[in-house]
Amino acid sequence: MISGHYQHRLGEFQLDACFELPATGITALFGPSGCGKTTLLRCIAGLQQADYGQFSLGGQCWQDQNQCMPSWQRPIGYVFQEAGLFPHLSVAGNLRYGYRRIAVEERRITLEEAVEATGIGHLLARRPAHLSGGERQRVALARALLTSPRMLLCDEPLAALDHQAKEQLMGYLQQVVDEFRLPCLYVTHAPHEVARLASHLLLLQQGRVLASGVPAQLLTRLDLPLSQRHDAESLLQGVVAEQQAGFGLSRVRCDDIDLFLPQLQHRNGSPVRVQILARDVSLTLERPRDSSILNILPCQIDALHNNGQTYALVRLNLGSQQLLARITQLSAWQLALQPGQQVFAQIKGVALV
Ligand SMILES: Nc1ncnc2c1ncn2[C@@H]1O[C@H](COP(=O)(O)OP(=O)(O)OP(=O)(O)O)[C@@H](O)[C@H]1O
Repeated sequence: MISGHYQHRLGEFQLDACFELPATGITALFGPSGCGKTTLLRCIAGLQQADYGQFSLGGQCWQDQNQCMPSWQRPIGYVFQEAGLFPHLSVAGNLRYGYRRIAVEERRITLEEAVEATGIGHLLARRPAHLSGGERQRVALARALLTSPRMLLCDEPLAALDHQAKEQLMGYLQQVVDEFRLPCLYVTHAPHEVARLASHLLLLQQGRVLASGVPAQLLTRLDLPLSQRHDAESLLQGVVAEQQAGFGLSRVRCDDIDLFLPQLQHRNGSPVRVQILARDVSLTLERPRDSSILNILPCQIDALHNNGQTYALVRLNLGSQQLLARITQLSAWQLALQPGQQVFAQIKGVALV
């Protein structure tokens, strides 16, 4: 378990964040610009001296009223938006620079393991100026691993990268977290990164923790600002059940419901996470016939939220999972939608994350 509480005033801004997080997987720190994500990360790293601070990881106290471990002693690997590599050293030189500073008996991840896990073996002789942005971030990740950390802190590590490099780095980060069993706190603005990476979500607002929990549950909570966004989404857990190569489709089983997706590379039986935008879900009272939409799912209305403007949000029970639909208020009124009612969700777009 990771637990902490930080209070700190910066000008007009007051951080007062108290949290308990799992000490495994990736926890996304998510919230609007200026809500205190970076400040909280800096407090945890010991880079910001908080007015009040308490932090422990796996029962080991880093900071409380009586003690405060200096930042250089905290076993963390930090990956920032910019890689911050030494320009005059090769990639290998950059990696060795930090590695040598870790006492031999404290080294838990070898140079070879870090290079392998981040796929940078072919880049070792190059200078940072001769790397792409994504490659530089992979070197920064390897360098962070070589400090043999107990936890990774990532502050928008993908912000400066293009789409392809983002996808690639997310793959490496997930692999590193799994392989070395490193908990990771990951600051992001991007819902797609939350959907793709996070096993836990800490929502911040104006310096405070608004909610903490499993992403699939928080994303569909109608009382949280996530569901009010234009890109509100649901995440479903499924298993690849069948490849329909002739049609270029894969069938994914979510509880006892089938979803069809553009053909996946995954083997049958692989667990997958499926992302569905609320605005891509429409509702009907009868099962539509002769529709071109492939994914038409029977569900039950769990809750409705009407914000008094154009759209209504409808949370649907789909087996043990939940799906969000954003429809117009007029449609909700015309169909007389009520909690408990059986409806059919027509899903226009389904993406794998
Ligand atoms: N040195 C400072 N003096 C005064 N206010 C500061 C200082 N540093 C940060 N702040 C304020 O503290 C608040 C939190 O900043 P922080 O960078 O932690 O937010 P954030 O959620 O990471 O934002 P973003 O997503 O835009 O990076 C902001 O309102 C910011 O203006």
